[in-house]
Amino acid sequence: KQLTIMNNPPKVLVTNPTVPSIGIELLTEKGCQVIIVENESREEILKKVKGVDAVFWFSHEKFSNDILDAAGSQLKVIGTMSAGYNHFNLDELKKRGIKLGNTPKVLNEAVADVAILLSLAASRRIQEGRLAIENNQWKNTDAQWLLGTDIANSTVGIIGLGGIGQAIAKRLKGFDVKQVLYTGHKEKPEGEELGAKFVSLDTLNRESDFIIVAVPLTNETNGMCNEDFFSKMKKTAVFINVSRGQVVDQPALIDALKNGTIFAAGLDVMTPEPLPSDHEMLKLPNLVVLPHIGSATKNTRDAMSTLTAQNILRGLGGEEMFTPVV
Ligand SMILES: O=C(O)[C@H](O)CO
Repeated sequence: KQLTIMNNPPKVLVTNPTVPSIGIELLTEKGCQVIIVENESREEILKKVKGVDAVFWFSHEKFSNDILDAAGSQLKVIGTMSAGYNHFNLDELKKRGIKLGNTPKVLNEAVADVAILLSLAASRRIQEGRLAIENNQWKNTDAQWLLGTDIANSTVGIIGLGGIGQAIAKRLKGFDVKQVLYTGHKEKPEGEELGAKFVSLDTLNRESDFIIVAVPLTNETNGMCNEDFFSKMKKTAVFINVSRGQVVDQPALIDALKNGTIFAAGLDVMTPEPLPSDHEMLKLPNLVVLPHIGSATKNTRDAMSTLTAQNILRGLGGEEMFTPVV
């Protein structure tokens, strides 16, 4: 259905000045008037959103109703430069007839790389080793010092075999793992192609040497990795999260790491983000933390910016977005 554009040229608000220029240039080339939020403040967004036809969103902040109200009823298109869309209220967007597009697929490889990076870093005790150097505790005459666990011949369990989960499974082939397990709503043909075995969460939990979480944040996955979850893992197992911090009951993970319920963990996502520099998680020797850099490569962020702009242009033109959410 053709959308009625109120403004000519259509106005697009870009909520962050650091968005790669390739997407912004595409919008301008195609005749949009781009308005950029310079300091990312809520006040500036609320002020500048008034009267725009589309919003290009790059922020982990909630996209709340006050932004929709401030924009006005002509706002019909939103592109979020992220694969995750848990910061949107989809029912509200549907009610107001607003289309939302996200950027899945283009970041699968980059995020999968970080999942592997964290798996190796946590199992090989990178954080503990680094701290030992800094504290003059390098025990190079101790043959038992800093012994890690092997990824070769291990069982790796992937929770969520979507695009990112599949890219992780593909990479694992290069590490000579014994077996890849996965769980999710249903068995997937891609699982068979990748040689991954569909199992229940409980089986995955008990049998895996590495557990990698790659699910979107939903009501169902919120707090899924809790005390019960960690208690079922092997004591020697490694836990990795590249999805959203809220999927993990973080105090339960901290306890599991402190008590030796599990061997180690690696997180690209956590609560809150940014993590305060004095947070207790940064003091745990068996935890590797990254500042949510899963999709942070030059090529990936350029691709995300381009896809967001393309979705917005298609939305403004009344066409189906390349990667629509609603
Ligand atoms: O959802 C995503 O795209 C990543 O977490 C980066 O925001």
